[in-house]
Amino acid sequence: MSQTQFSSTQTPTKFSHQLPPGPRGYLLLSLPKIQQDSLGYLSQMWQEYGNLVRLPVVPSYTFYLAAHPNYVEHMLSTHQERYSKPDLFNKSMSLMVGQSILTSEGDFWLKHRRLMQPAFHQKYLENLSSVMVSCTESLLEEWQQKLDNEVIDIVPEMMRLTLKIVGLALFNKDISVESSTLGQAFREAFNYVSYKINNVWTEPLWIPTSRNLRFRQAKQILDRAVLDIINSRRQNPLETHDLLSMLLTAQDEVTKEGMTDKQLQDEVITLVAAGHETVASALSWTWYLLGKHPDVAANMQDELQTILNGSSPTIEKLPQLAYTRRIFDESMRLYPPSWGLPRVALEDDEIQGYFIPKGTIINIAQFIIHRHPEFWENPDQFDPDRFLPEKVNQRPKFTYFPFGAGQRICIGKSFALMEATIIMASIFQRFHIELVSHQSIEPDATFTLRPKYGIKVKVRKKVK
Ligand code: HEM
Repeated sequence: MSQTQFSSTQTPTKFSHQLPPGPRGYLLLSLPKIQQDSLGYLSQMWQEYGNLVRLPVVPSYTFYLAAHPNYVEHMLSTHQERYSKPDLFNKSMSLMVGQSILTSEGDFWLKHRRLMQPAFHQKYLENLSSVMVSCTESLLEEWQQKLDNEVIDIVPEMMRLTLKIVGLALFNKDISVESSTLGQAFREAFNYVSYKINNVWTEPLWIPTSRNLRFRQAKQILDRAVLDIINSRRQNPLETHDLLSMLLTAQDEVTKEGMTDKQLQDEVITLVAAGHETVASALSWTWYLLGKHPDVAANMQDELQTILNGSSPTIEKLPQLAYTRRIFDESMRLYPPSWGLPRVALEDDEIQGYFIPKGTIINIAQFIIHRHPEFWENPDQFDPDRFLPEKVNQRPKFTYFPFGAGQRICIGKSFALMEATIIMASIFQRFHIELVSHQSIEPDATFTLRPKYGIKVKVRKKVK
């Protein structure tokens, strides 16, 4: 699958009109089968046709698969103004989160990105590290009381933990407890949006199916509860350093305008949605990989012993947990939570001699690029040392992009990396996480790349 010369900086004056290769005929009738195993299908297409594949669904709807770092650079960085997120993504997602930084484009997006960026600055995030440590420690207390030596599914445990952290970090409320109606509403709404994104044809929301009714009720609860939090915070500003307090006072540098309550509501819901399932999926895969690779787990244990020696991770110590961090990086290479980034071409374009007509939907296939044999030796092998600085410097920049790239790069990247390192270090110092043998582990490409049947582990307290 060799690549011909590619220049991403040239602006094409005349398009070649040569379409990329791909299967003959339309995919319409095969869609249900493809949706059952989209990763398998896309990987097969890439193997058969190469790094850019044309997949016509119906005459007016064509889909491209892009699986090379040069395409990432072109679409997400050097020519990002020619691409946006497609309607299918923005509309489905906005059913839950409204018009927000995640689902908007153009001036609205830029204004909100500028308003929100300071809240994610390292110096403010550092205040949140103690929340992350104490949430993880209270989970471990629970494990010790109720689950020591028990077999559990680690995926919902990680979801619960990251939901708790994001709720406390954002607005100082624990929404992870079973009794939290807000937490339940989030889960309901989230499942609905995943269903919408993963199915091209679904019943419109106005039809009163039980799925639609459940979603509408959940959305009402979400909106009401988040608005109540905003109102009460406006009336009694707290001396807290949570993200909401930053967003409430954020002002545009030029116009001095802030966000309306409705906009704040949408952004808060967005941050909970974007900020917990991603981290939880990545951590779940990390426990799986550590369970499969005792040698790596032993190295991690040594690092934690040397740097932390049983104490809780602190913000000052995090940079020294370099091996732990490399494990997380490598885990997101093999199992990237955002497995394929969706884009639509806003104008006719050309990449590597291939024509991309305006309106084409493109899946930038992170999960294929992260294992592309041109850039990764033994790509399926788990090896955290691929992320030693000298090795990272040898690879082209866009071979690894778990947080996206360009102007839409994840705003929560530093939050997520800090959170993951703290959780990994805190859990691993106190508990053995042993994989249960003979279980079927399969990635499921829904909203994030989740383990389809969960990951069963036995949690066992470490003896000091
Ligand atoms: C391991 C964890 C995470 C991963 C892998 C991840 C991945 C991503 C990716 C790939 C994008 C870009 C999507 C695109 O360009 O189509 C993105 C955007 C975004 N992420 Fe994350 N994310 C993570 C954690 C978080 C956290 C913790 C938060 C917030 C607390 C967050 C909030 C957002 C938001 C608001 C956007 C939209 C940014 C914009 O369009 O300007 N993410 N994320």
